[in-house]
Amino acid sequence: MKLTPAILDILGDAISQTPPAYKAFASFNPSTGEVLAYVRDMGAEETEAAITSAQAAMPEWAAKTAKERAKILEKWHDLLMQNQEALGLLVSLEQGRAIKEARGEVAYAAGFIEWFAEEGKRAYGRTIPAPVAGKQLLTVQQPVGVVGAVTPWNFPLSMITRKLGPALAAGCAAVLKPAEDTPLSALALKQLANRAGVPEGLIHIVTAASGAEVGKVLTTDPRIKKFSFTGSTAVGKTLYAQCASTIKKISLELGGNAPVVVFDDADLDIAVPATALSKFRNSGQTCVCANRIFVQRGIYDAFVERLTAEAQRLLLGPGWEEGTGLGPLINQKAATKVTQLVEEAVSKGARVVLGGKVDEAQGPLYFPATILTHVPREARMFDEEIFGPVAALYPFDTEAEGIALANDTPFGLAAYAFTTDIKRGWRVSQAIEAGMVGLNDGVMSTEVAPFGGVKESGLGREGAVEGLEEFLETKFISFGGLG
Ligand SMILES: NC(=O)c1ccc[n+]([C@@H]2O[C@H](COP(=O)([O-])OP(=O)(O)OC[C@H]3O[C@@H](n4cnc5c(N)ncnc54)[C@H](O)[C@@H]3O)[C@@H](O)[C@H]2O)c1
Ligand SMILES: O=C[C@H](O)CS(=O)(=O)O
Repeated sequence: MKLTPAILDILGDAISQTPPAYKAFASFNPSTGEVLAYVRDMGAEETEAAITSAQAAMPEWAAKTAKERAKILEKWHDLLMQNQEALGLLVSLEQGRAIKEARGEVAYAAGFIEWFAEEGKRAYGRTIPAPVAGKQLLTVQQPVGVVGAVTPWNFPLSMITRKLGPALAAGCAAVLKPAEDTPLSALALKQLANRAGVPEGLIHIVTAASGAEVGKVLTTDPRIKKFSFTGSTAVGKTLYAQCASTIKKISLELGGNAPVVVFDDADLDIAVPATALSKFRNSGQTCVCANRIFVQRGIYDAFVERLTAEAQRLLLGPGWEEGTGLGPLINQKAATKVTQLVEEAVSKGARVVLGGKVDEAQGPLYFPATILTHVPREARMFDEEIFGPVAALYPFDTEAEGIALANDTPFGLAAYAFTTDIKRGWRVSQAIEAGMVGLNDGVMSTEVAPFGGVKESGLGREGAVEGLEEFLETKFISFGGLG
């Protein structure tokens, strides 16, 4: 399956379909292993030039009114939705996502642009009653400056617009390095942004086969005033430290280890499909996927049976085929990690109820929906993100035990609880250590609500009102001599 004419029309000269003369790397189709296209392999020099260009472009953009910026962002949103089929297929080809989900990724990404086009008009300051006569006190909101950003492969459009939407709405310019697995999706976003009227030079997509060199510039160049990262906690810690030398404003959207706590009194007609959706969405490759599923003992067997039936309905196949429910994992490193986690859990007593190993007949990246029971606490997958379609189930007895198990992790991004007892629901949602709690809900993500984690899952929030604040600085003005 190749890039279609509609996709090539969007990408234009940002890519090459044959090995180019310039330094380049390939983007692969995980469903087939084929090369999709080649993109520039950039480094420190290109990144520094991009920052120079962004810094030059920002003043004119910041001088526009929020309403003028909103008009251009609204046009960008419209172009994304008008190209939803082509962009959805591109995401499916480049990231392996099941096509029906990939179309949703386009709409999710466009939603951030639409939301922040509006929010940019609400960057309110305020006046403050002065404590002494002859003064007026007020605050104004100003764009933080040139933004540096680094994003992951698993949501190749929305993790970018979740940053560029508020950055541009606030009046900033940006230099962004996408993941090496999904550079085409990032370039397509920029191409359409420029067609919508975002000035050349305001957004730079710096594609690179390895992130370290580009990341070092984005985290240490003093001209970058805000650094925003989405990715693993391990890399986030490295970048956080690198930002210290210039005291950059920073946002970190990092790894998760989401618990699901299903109580005896749960409505299984809600809990089972919601857990399946959370677990198997994007083939289990989301930061908010159910990673540890705790089921109260009284319903454990019934829950295992019903979740297994849900998982069996997920057809494993190439992302672009309409019937596909589970696409391939992103690359061999991912498939090897998931395989090792399952084998290690089984070696410690876990039982495979469904799936459990790569479907070699389809290819090395095709990992089927997998259900594991009797997973021991000491299994690696209790403490590590599985990042694959593997449901690990653990029984528990009391509410206190369920909460303690849920919180037994240094991560705190998403968590889920299922109960029909409203008081229990409120108690548990307050006690669980996470930035986001789904109460009888398996998919929370929306541009209108704040997304982010606590503990080692990150700093700051994206989306919602909070998302714009990450790209603004509050200036306090004390107006004296008015007596
Ligand atoms: N919290 C969230 O909103 C969120 C969203 C999506 C993914 N994630 C997390 O991201 C991880 C999966 O994505 P991934 O595999 O792309 O993560 P990753 O951390 O390996 O890579 C993320 C990005 O960082 C770059 N990178 C890697 N090493 C770098 C370095 N030394 N300097 C600069 N850049 C570097 C990569 O090239 C990529 O662009 C998971 O842990 C997942 O939970 C979190
Ligand atoms: O993987 C991380 C994404 O943020 C998942 S979500 O679609 O935003 O929930």
